[in-house]
Amino acid sequence: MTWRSPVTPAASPIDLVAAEKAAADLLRALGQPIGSDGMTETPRRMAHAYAEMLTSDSFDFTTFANAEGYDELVVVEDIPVRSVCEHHMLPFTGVAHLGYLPADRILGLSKLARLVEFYAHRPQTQERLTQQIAEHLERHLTPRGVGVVIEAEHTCMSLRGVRAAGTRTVTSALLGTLRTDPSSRAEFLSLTRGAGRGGRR
Ligand SMILES: Nc1nc2c(ncn2[C@@H]2O[C@H](COP(=O)(O)OP(=O)(O)OP(=O)(O)O)[C@@H](O)[C@H]2O)c(=O)[nH]1
Ligand SMILES: [Zn+2]
Repeated sequence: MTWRSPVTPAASPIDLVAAEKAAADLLRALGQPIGSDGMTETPRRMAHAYAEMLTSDSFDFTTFANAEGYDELVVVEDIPVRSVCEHHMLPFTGVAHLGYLPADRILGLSKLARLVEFYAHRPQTQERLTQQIAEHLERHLTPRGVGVVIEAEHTCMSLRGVRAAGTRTVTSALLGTLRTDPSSRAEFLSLTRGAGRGGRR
């Protein structure tokens, strides 16, 4: 049996005309030559670029009966993460590793990547993004356990400010059995450790 529960964003609509005007005002205030040849279209491009990074697409959270009673970990590694830090509105990028221990239902595999996209396309902190993905899986799939690890580089920290290029921030959220049972927890963390850096491959 297939269950499809629609996941839809709750954000307010984006006003591209107002965003383009605001981008032109910002560039002007920053002393940039927006009348120059190469920059006449820049406010429009900025508005569209941010609109794209801040728009989540709706999708169906499709689950199936766990007919075979599969009871081991399901892990998808190296899901791309593209988000925007809420403090500077600068991008942070990296990878997410998602896993769960099934109970009655299993999830369409692509939905793990869609979930990351969905929660990433809004102003975020890496900690909140990690928790929101884990809580969504727990609430809508009701598995025995959930694990989420995100490794990302924040351009607000690498391109400006402290300019610590190459630093990676690692966050994790473990729920249910993956939090409470030491061997499940260790298995999930060892499966995801080194992914994304080619460390294990
Ligand atoms: N916890 C957390 N902090 C973040 C994240 N993204 C950015 N930050 C931090 O948010 C903080 C904002 O600090 P502020 O002192 O208010 O801003 P700032 O003067 O621009 O700070 P600097 O980046 O140190 O120059 C910085 O330390 C950022 O590194 C995130 O996802 N999680
Ligand atoms: Zn930032």
